[in-house]
Amino acid sequence: MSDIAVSVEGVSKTYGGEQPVIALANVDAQFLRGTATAVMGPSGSGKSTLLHCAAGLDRPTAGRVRIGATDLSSMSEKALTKLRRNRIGFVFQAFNLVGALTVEQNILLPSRLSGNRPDRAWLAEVVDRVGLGDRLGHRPSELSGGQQQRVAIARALVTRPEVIFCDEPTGALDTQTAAEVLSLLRSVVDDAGQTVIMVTHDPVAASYADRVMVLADGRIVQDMPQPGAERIAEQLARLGRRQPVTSREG
Ligand SMILES: Nc1ncnc2c1ncn2[C@@H]1O[C@H](COP(=O)(O)OP(=O)(O)OP(=O)(O)O)[C@@H](O)[C@H]1O
Repeated sequence: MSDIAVSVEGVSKTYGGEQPVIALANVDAQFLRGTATAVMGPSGSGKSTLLHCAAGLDRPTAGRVRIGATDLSSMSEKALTKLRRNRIGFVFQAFNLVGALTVEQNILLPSRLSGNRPDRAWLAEVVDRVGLGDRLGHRPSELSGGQQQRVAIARALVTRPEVIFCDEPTGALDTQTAAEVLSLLRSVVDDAGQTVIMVTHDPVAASYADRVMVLADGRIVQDMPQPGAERIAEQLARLGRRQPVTSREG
């Protein structure tokens, strides 16, 4: 198996309409297995678009995305759905849990949808890892925000995905709870060798990653290995100051 979990090659995304918006402009990025990458940048810089294209939720206008050796460009919608179910995990800011289901049923939902028998031993390990052993029969509304996000992480892990894509995973959490969720994601990378790609606005959240990629106007403008939160904040502030000039040039 190659060391590259996700490869984005010359990816552009233009949203149509009378005044087309170039959300991504010829982006090249490779994400190594067993690493966490934070994707940052000002609002509208293309972070979610990059995440959605890399995860096969959206199709690029040009270029190619590969998950492992699999090229997504020529896949049918049905095949893409199957690939997302079997090989990719998602964690969103809004948790996206099903309120009528228990914690255990929520965690097992992706396996049920793929028609796979749940692997009980692996479920027990995942539940143990996220610290939810005594909450399996509860409904999401009976849990705190941090606990709900841990359910979402367990749900993402249970199918043993190759990559976990996170969109603002700590956006709805207080600082302490966010730190717990980020430590959990970190341990998923360090202990289980998973690959995490996370969009975040928060320099502290990004400092948990091995690498911070910064987008501006649909392009990667910074690619920093293990910067601390201070350096990240500094670079973002610099970008904020530079922005009016960039858009004039663009
Ligand atoms: N469905 C769409 N139709 C038209 N334009 C879109 C669509 N989705 C995104 N865009 C535009 O593409 C650009 C990139 O959007 P994207 O959501 O990827 O940015 P972002 O960096 O994730 O922003 P934020 O931090 O605010 O979530 C923006 O200019 C946005 O307005």
